[in-house]
Amino acid sequence: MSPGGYGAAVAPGPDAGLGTKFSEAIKANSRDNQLPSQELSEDGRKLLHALKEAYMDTDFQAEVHRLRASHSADELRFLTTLGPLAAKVQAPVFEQFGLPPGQRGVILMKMGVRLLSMVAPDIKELAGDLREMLCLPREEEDISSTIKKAESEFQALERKIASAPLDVRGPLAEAFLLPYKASPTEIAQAIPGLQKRAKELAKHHMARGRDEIIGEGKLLGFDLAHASEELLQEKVQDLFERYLQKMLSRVITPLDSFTRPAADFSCSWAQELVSHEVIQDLWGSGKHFEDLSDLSGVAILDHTVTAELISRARLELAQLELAGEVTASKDPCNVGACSVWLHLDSTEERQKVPPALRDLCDRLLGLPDALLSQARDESLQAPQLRVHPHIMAATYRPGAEYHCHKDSYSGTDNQRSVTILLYLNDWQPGDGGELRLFAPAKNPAATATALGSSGLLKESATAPDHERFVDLAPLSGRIVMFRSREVWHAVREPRLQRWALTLWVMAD
Ligand SMILES: O=C(O)CCC(=O)C(=O)O
Ligand SMILES: [Fe+2]
Repeated sequence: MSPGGYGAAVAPGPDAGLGTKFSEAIKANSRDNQLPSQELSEDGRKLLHALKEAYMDTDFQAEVHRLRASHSADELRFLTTLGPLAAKVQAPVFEQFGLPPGQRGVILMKMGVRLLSMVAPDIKELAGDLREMLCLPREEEDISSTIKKAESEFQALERKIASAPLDVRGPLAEAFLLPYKASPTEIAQAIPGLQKRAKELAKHHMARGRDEIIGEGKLLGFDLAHASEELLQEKVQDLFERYLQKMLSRVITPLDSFTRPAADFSCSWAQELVSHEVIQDLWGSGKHFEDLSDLSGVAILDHTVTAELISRARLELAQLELAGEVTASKDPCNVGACSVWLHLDSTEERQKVPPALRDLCDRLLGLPDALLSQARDESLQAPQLRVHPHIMAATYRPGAEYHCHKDSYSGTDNQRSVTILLYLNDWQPGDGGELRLFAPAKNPAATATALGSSGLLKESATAPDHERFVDLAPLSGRIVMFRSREVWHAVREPRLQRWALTLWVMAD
């Protein structure tokens, strides 16, 4: 132990009453510019060393780092939760050195340190070390600039919310229990409570019982059938948190900022493919499935590309897989599926996509414009499609499947409007991996608690009818298009590896 005995229990002793000494030194400095004494510097040094030792506690350090990581984007939240946590560790040290407890002690210490730094630069360094141990920048920002930063972040959020159309921000407001027409300020004020709201929603759903939560087309898959209550609560909460986050980013990310007009991707192959039947099946009165006449919004096209082009694309996909570029899905709803995103925005990005796949992607990217022009020719009301030129290549092996879901829940979580799939498999009966399309439930209120009918989206709640479905084989060259916000679907487990390309076409 060093001569000063820092860290030891020294009360009462030379270090007691630092609060009073700091106050007096601060007064003397502001009254007649008097600098603090060497003796006071020594006392301050001892205080900071004692705090350093206290902050080194491994549990405390772990907790501080956990807080920092979980509030990485929310400075204010981090600071307000850090305060009480640090206070616990500071309390015995403050008491030992005769500083007042809590926030008063912190302020006095900070003022004292600022004063002492004028005569002893090592004190400034020491204070910097301490701030680093609290995951704070070494130099303290003055409080008014922290407040200003928080205010301007709030105003930016408010502005973004205000520029979203009412039918986009209304559902977000309702998800936070505000009226549909709540003001952007009210919505912005509710956002910091996102985690709490997710917790409430999770509790509400948990109260309905496990059977309402776990199962085909429900919130969680069968793999969690035997999970503990705590784990289930955690998973459901996580699901709602992600869902609310998605809703928020949907509101604050204008569609135009990351998509391009469909016409930019026009291609003759697609124009030839999209017929009267296709457009009627997707958006009009066409019913593709005779025995499931209430399953609408689905169009199917077969033999759209040559087997040769598809086999080249499959080889390229196998190479991407070998190179480790095809990674596992993080979504608990499609366990085991793996995918790679093919980005086709810039010339640079396009060059990175292997040629056969690029050819297929360009064809798919031409479909939205073809759909729009056909709809125009038939004077059919169609959504204002926009293209985000990113295509997902996904593969399912035995053991992988995708539970019943919709690709967008009424457009509140993302802007997907039409899902376009192209299958790349030499499929034989018995190979599995079918795309299962469900008819809508006749009485939605009585059926599943899947996210779309969770109460978050009451105005457009639909549910799948698990008894009435059609299975589509993922045949080589088959294109399936469907309305992302309406069609409930699932991928059945395959017996052989199965590949598909997916383009999600966006609209507000
Ligand atoms: O690959 C399929 O058939 C459909 C996959 C799917 O539903 C999805 O990725 O959302
Ligand atoms: Fe899907």
